[in-house]
Amino acid sequence: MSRANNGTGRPKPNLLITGTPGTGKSTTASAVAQATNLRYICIGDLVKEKNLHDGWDDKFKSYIINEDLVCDELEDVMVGGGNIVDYHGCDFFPERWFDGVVVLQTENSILYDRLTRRGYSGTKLSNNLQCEMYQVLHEEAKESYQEAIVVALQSNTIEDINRNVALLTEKITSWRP
Ligand SMILES: Nc1ncnc2c1ncn2[C@@H]1O[C@H](COP(=O)(O)OP(=O)(O)O)[C@@H](O)[C@H]1O
Repeated sequence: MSRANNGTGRPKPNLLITGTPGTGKSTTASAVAQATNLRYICIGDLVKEKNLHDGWDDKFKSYIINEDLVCDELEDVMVGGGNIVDYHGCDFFPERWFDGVVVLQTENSILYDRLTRRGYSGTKLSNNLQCEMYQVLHEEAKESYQEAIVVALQSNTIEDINRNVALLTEKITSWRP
């Protein structure tokens, strides 16, 4: 995590963990939040709990997120700092919110197994595998944030998770405003 984007006066950093569904965002983000005492925010859960959506998309079997409602809902808490945000998208958040952006990446055969275990099939499965194959989230992150604060981490194995959690925990605990 770089300080390039700092100067906001936040006492604690905000971190975004993004990546294709199944790459390990919630596993990693919740472990880092627990280790650092930061607040874990799963955008998918928040959208459901607070109805921050424009209905259900039957084709993709997911809620149609209302990005403006999500940003309004989170503005105050993000300005206060100390948040780890988990979402499979990153271009609609205000750039000023984040001090670090992590893109988790998983080999396609491993991701295929994880997503089929989760019950994904058909268009939803193939769209997500393509998303990972073409590194859509990494490109989106690099276009939306200063490259200095964007890091891509492999998330294929349990060892990867342990290493990623340790790395991010160290970055957060050594971060100074
Ligand atoms: N690096 C990894 N190694 C092994 N299993 C993983 C890894 N990352 C995630 N998983 C497993 O894959 C599934 C999806 O992980 P999850 O954290 O829910 O992903 P996401 O939040 O990105 O959709 C879970 O069962 C999780 O335990």
